[in-house]
Order: sequence, then C-alpha cells, then structure tokens
Amino acid sequence: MTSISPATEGIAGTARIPQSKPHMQRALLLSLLANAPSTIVSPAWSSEARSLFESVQEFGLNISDHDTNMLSVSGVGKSLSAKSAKISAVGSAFNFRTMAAVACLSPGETVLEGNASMLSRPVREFLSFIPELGGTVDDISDPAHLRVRVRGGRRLGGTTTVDTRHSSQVLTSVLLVAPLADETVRIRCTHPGPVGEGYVDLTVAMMREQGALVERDGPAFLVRPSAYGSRVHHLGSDFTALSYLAGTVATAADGQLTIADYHPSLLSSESEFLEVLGRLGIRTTYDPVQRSLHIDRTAPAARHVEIDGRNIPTVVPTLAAVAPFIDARVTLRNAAHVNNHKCRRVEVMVQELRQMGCVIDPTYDRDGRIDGFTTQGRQSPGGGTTVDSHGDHRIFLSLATASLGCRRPTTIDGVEHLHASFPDYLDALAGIGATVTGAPARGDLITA
Ligand SMILES: O=C(O)C1=C[C@@H](OP(=O)(O)O)[C@@H](O)[C@H](O)C1
Ligand SMILES: C=C(OP(=O)(O)O)C(=O)O
Repeated sequence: MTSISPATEGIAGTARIPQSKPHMQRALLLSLLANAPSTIVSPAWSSEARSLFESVQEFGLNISDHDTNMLSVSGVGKSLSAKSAKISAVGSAFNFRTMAAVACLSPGETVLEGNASMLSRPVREFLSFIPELGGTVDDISDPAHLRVRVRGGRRLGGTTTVDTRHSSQVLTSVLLVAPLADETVRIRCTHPGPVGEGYVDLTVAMMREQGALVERDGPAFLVRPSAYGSRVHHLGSDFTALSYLAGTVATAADGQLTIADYHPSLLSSESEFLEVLGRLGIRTTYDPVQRSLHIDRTAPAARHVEIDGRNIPTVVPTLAAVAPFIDARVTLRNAAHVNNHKCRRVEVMVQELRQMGCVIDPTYDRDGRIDGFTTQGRQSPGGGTTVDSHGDHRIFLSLATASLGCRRPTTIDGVEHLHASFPDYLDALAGIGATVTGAPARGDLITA
C-alpha cells in the first residue's frame, strides 16, 4: 500500500510529465492505416499505448527503427490482415473500440478481448457501426471478459448512426477507419455536440493532416475514400497528467511549480482545462521560449466557480480532488458520462473523498443520474485513512493529489495501475517535495 503524507511544508520545484496518450494512440493507429512510413518523435509509452502498439503490429505495422527518442514504422494502408486471431485491449475501452473498427477493414476473423471492467461500460452495445458499414460482429463474452468476433466486410461503406451521449470514442473509431472504406461513409450522430468533443476534433485534425477527406456538417460527418500519407508525429504534452501536478498547487499548504519541456497540444480540452484552473485560482503561465509552464496560486475568480465537465472528461476526477481546497464554492456539472469509464469516476471520487474527510456532495441531472459534485469552500480534511482507487489510474492519481492537503497521511491502494498513463508519477511527486512511502519498484508496476 502506498501512503502519501500531508504537504505541510508546501511543494516546489520542477517536474516533467509524459507526452499525450491520446496523441500517441492516434499516431499508432494512423501509422498502421497509412500507406507510407511514419515517425513518432518522443513516443509516450504508457501501458495502454504499449498494448495498442502490440495490436497494430498484429495487423501488420512494421518497425523500421526504434529507440527512446524515435519510433519509425511503416503501415499497410488497406492491406490489413490480423496475424493472430486474437487482439487484447486489457482495460482500455479506447483500444477495444478502435481495434474493433480496424478489424472491420480486415477480411479475416478477429477476436477482440477486454477485461471484466469493460463489461459494465457502454462498449458492446455500441458496435452496431460494424454491421452498418458491412462487417459482422458476434458477442462471445463470458462473465470475466468482454469478447467479440469481428469479420471485415467485402465492400465497406454506407451510413452509420453513432450514439454520442456516453462516449466520444465510438465516433473517433469509425472516423479513423472510414477513409479506407470502399465507398463514402456517412456518420450521423444521435445528438449534436458529442461528449468529449475535443477528442473528436483531435481525431479529425490528425486525419486531415495525413490526407483524409473528412467533412463535417454539425452532427453529420462525410468521409470520402482517401489514403493516409506519411507523417512525422510530434506529440503534445499530456494535459491530464499535468492536472495531477497542477492540482498539488491548490492542495498543498503552499507552493509553486514549473513543468519543464511542456508542449501545448491540439486538444481543445486542454485549453478549456487551463481556463478552469485559472478560475479556481491556479494560475498557469507558459513560456514558449523555454517551453516551460509555471504554476502558482492566486485568488479564485468568483465566490462560486461553476464548471462544465462535458468536454474535459479526463480531468473531472482531478477537479473533484482539488475542489475541497479552493477558497470558493465549486460546482461541476454535465459529467454523467464520466461514470462510463474504468470505474464510475464521479461517484467513486465523491465516495472516496468523503472517506478522507472532505465535505463534497454529488449533483444530479434531470434523469436523476449523478452528473458532478459541489463543495462549499476550503477545508482541512483529516485523512489518516485508506482509500480505494477501484483499479483506475485516474482515481489513484486524483486521490494522491487530495492527500497532500489532508492533516494525516492517506493510504491509497492500486499504485500498480499508474502505468496506464503516468509511469513516473511517484518520482515526479517526490521531486516536488511530497513524501511517499510504500511505493513499489518501477518494475513491479503493471505493464500491460
Ligand atoms: O479519444 C480519446 O483519446 C479519449 C476520449 C475520451 O473518452 P470518452 O469520450 O469516452 O470520455 C477521454 O475520456 C479518454 O480518456 C480519451
Ligand atoms: C482513455 C482512458 O480510458 P479508456 O480507454 O478505458 O476509456 C483512460 O483511462 O485514460
């Protein structure tokens, strides 16, 4: 068990964060689907990126050169075929959904498998794009695994309707493979403004950079047959990883931080998050020459800071962790979809923060679902307890952020899941002055 002590002396120093996981995953997929060589500069090797890397190799991605600074590969374009019949996405819904879409392009049969956490997420009932575009899909799950068998279509194309209320990832998955269909693909979204829209915009931007012909008209997309060309991918920084360190500027007794080698990404969710931090009184100042991001504390922008969680799903748990330490009321709404993740992230954060002694209440949407949280001003929670990260890296990271502001050390289980997005997190935390005990050796973290 890992224990994090109160940061009564404050935090200070310089830290580094990983490159963006969403960019890395898209870069791997686009590299497979490209007809030409691609290079990923400073690849971001989280366990989820590694697992996707293995999957795209199964479909034919070829490595030409690989060291810590550079990954050079060549893709197969439309000539996809799975070498092995089985692809494992472990606990990553992004990997499962995107690989299901990729399997649609492959003439053979592919079995995709995910762990038990994915059985309770909106994954299997949202694969109807496969038959709508001309492939077939059978659900062969058992109680411990989500498992589907996908067979690609002879002639892919047509119209598919995507439900965009629960996740943006299905839309991203269909979009990514659509240029390689034989005929034009039309995608109709059930609702205007998908949740996590910034991620869809990132998908479209990266597709266009590689030559895909994508048009958007409100909730409708039209993708014409086109080829993905060669690309050198420079990944931005991972703003969700940033959130856990930026949050410590509010939760620790005092302090300021510098993030070295910070590269703003193309994600609109990132700029939205930095704007929210500013309103909470966590100021970020970017120096484009030094490529550093300085973070310090100022006063919140209002007595009641209201946040819309729709486009910033990954940082909703971080904001819940930070809210009890802000000198203002904080209310975050429109985040019911964040309960569709590795665990029911909003509900779990409210529950575990209460266990640590925080006063935080859930908010409800019109259908009576928990859609956010509200706090009433700066608190001094007791801590001194053990909390559960529910097997979810983002919950561990968020609870660790809150732990620095408690009066007694907090023990958090699930450190082994940090590898999913931020393998060097504990070193970064120790480097800014936090006291962490019981941390495992790096090699003991889960690697896939
Ligand atoms: O496309 C992506 O890379 C992601 C999309 C979002 O998923 P949801 O729309 O399911 O929240 C986000 O939460 C996830 O961490 C990454
Ligand atoms: C993107 C994430 O999860 P998933 O792919 O499982 O939705 C995440 O937890 O960072």
